[in-house]
Amino acid sequence: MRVAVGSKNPAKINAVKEAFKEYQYEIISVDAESGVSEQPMSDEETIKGAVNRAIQAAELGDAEIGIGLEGGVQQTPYGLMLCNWGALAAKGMDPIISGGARIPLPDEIAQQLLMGAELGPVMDEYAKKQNVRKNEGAVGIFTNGQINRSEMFTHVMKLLVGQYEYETSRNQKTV
Ligand SMILES: O=P(O)(O)OP(=O)(O)OP(=O)(O)OC[C@H]1O[C@@H](n2cnc3c(O)ncnc32)[C@H](O)[C@@H]1O
Repeated sequence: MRVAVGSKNPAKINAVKEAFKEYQYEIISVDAESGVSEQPMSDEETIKGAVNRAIQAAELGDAEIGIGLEGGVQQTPYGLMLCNWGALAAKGMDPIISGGARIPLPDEIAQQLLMGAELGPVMDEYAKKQNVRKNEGAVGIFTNGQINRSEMFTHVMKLLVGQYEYETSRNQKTV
């Protein structure tokens, strides 16, 4: 069985490997398009990006399972929240989705995003580091390293794999 991840970002690929480690699946990564803006600005847009990537990853990778992981932000009365969503696309079932932990972004970061900047470069500038998005992520920086981006996506992945297992075992029982 092959699982195709719709991203070349190591923080995402490692999370997929971790979530499928009990399985003998081949994990490959392909460049899949999210079909949404570079910086998704709502849960809805971020979910759409994750689902698009999952479906396209399965096609491009000729895989039984496609995975899409997407980062974005969502405005709330408590500030601009970091949001992350995942999708799992498998033949014969609707895409499965799951959401990740969320934290509010500091005002100085939120302001830049609301003016059209992308979180990736904004975080590199803020943290004086390169490729924060491929390493600890904004979640890692703002939680003092307690939860890094890969751990956050591993949680999202476990929620996806668990729902997939539940669905497939339920279908087997009803056949
Ligand atoms: O290579 P891909 O898979 O596209 O990964 P990405 O990190 O560049 O892209 P996402 O679609 O997941 O995220 C959308 C934008 O938000 C940025 N972003 C999202 N979460 C982030 C985080 O935790 N830390 C830093 N940047 C983040 C990211 O760099 C993009 O500019």
